[in-house]
Amino acid sequence: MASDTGRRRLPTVLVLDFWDSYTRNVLRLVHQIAAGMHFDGQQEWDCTDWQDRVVVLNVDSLSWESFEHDILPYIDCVVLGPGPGTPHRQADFSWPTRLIQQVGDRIPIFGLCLGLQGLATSFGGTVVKAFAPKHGQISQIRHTAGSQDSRNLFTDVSNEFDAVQYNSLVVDPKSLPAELEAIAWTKDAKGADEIMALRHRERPLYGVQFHPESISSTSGARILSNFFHLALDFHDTASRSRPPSANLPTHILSLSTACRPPPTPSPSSTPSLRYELRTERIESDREWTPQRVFEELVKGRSPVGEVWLDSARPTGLPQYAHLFAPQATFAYSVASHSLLIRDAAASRQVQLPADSTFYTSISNVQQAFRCATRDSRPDGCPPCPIGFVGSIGYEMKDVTLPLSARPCLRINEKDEAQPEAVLAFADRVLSYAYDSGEWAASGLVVTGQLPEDVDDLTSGLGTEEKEWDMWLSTIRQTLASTPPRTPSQTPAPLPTNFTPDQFRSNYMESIERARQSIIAGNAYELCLTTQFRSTLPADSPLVADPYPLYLQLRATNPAPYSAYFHLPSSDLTLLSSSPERFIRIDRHGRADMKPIKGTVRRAPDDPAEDERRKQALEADTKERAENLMIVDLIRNDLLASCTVESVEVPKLMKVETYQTVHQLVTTVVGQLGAGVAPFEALARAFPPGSMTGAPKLRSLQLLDELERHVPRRAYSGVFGYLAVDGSSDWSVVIRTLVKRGRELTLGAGGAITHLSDPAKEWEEVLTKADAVLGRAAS
Ligand SMILES: C=C(O[C@@H]1C=C(C(=O)O)C=C[C@H]1O)C(=O)O
Ligand SMILES: NC(=O)CC[C@H](N)C(=O)O
Repeated sequence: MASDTGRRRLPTVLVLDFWDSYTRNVLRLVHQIAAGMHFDGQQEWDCTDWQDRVVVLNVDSLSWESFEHDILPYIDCVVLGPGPGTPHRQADFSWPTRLIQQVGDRIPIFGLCLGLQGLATSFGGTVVKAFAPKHGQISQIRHTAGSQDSRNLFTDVSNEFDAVQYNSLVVDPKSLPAELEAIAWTKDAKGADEIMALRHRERPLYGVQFHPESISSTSGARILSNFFHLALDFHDTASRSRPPSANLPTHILSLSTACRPPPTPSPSSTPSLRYELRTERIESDREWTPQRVFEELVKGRSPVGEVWLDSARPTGLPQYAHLFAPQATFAYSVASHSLLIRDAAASRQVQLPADSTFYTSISNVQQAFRCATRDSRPDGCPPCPIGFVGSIGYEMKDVTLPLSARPCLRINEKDEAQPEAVLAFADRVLSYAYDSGEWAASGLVVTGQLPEDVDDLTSGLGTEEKEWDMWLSTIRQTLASTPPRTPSQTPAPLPTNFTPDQFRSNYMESIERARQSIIAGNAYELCLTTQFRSTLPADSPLVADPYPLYLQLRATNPAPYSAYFHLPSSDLTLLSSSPERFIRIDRHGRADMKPIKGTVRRAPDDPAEDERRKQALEADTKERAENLMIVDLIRNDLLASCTVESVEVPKLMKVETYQTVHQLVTTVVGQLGAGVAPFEALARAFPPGSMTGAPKLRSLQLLDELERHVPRRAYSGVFGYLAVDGSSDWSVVIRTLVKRGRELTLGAGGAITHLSDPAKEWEEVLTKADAVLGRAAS
């Protein structure tokens, strides 16, 4: 089976995903193998077309019969992925028991975590609760390879190596069937051995209890490479003249849940240019602050609304303030699958076609704009949110992960008056660069004739030449003048009478239930949340104009994603002081995500104590485990949209300091694959993993119960922009007041693991709520 180079051709591999949030990370190991990274840069495989030799499929996308007939003939081996639950439960492990029992003598299988447990149960072994769950923890693994002459799963892996575990359950050693042999172990907390790897004594079946694909595991690529060798050794022995297998056929590759190159390049037609993106520098006296300009030129100017994407912390991210009065709003309701589009003059309801989603529809509009727009802005000009800006609520998970929706809610009970996503369209934006103090005006100017059959969703968008000129001259005049003497508007104190949906004792009970779910193996981490609510007095001027509340918030809790999003026509206001980036994608498809996990309150009056808390956070095992679980999940999410080789973690768990809290932050980057639109990438990663826990789908289902079916709405979703030029920047909606009518809500929560101390978790919720409400440490 060696190729001309003398190296073996990489086997064809099926990676089966059990709705886990780590499965696609196996592709990173294959990439490391392909790049020779695991062996001092020496290439030991012929990895030509390796991307056409590996496919990731979800277990529920296949039946046993379709697997046996349509897939099995083409593959050399199977990686059985990790997953929530237990292989004793058919709903969790599904048909792969048959795979192991019926064809395990013909096809090499490598089980990861749940996959290893499934190997054991398929031969009559028992999976039980571990002495203590280990999630996101690094364990020292010992193995037996040294005592064996022939190739083994651990050949060339040092005997004690570090690997990450995400399991609550283990194979009971007493139940280990005679066919299976334990080949690696770690110690549990009381010093007893736990089985960390197994192999079948005769068949080509192997498994590991740890996660070789985790960013913090060592030797992962080496172990997978060893399995590939073992798989080919098996086939070589079974059939000496077996030729190298062909690449996987397109009909299998096209089912992959990982990002793949598009099958055929899309035809390049020359679109007719109907719009122009323009940016003009505006000379100005430096006394014009974003607040002043907002109040003078944006606030109260349009019945549709007013938006201020603020960077209330100039040294943070992003470093621009953007101000605009939206031209129109797009409110999407899951129940009616329609968009309510409003502009200053009218509103209309657009039913979306059954074969499209909110995400594909908005994405298509963005792509259509991009094709029809001449970008005449100078090179290197800052990103500007000309396009869609708004809030995609947490319940939009029902669209991206339909299995997370409660069936009864899908049809009847959704509140149509509260759309799940609300986007404003910005056709003209004023931007302020904090570092240079410069102002710029940008616009989407209509330069060509719109065709008669103009798409319903784009009609009326963009600025006519005349309007653009008038707007520019108003801005120029205003910014050339001295700002008014009258003081800017003043902050109003935030209400103090917020009531939590769950009080301390109920919340602590929910935490305990979350811990029990984790201990039972159903999740690794759950981001449990609750909401605090306050009702403004009917006669309060803040009901119609909550702007003074925002001024207070930006003063007490400035944050990189601070924003004021006020859409009176849609009865929605977001007052955000979010520190967390969900995803930013530039015009060239470079994406970065910055999940936060790990939060401690600062000690504002005691610098030494403040520093101590910062260092304690960086070193805290529990917080690092929480962060790691989300980092691995985010890598997996990005691999749905990005090329395998591009997904990297340039910064792992660095402390960032905000006004009231220290946070542990990681950066994960990637490059969108050809043909993946930015909004599609957002959808594939939605909802943000830092607000769900892992594995994502199972967490969503469990959290719905734990949070008593109370919708999170805007909280836990994302807020940001999708510009017509394809650039976008979205924050996670946390530390954000959401106003509808007279009601203000504030969500807060935190990641629960089996190590959680309920009292401390409740304190963390209060820390986060207090960060917004400006309350001193309690
Ligand atoms: C749930 C919240 O925050 C999330 C949870 C964090 C944590 O567990 O440390 C940190 C940031 C967010 O991802 C919140 O602020 O309400
Ligand atoms: N990561 C996994 O596959 C976990 C397997 C199983 N759900 C456990 O908790 O042990």
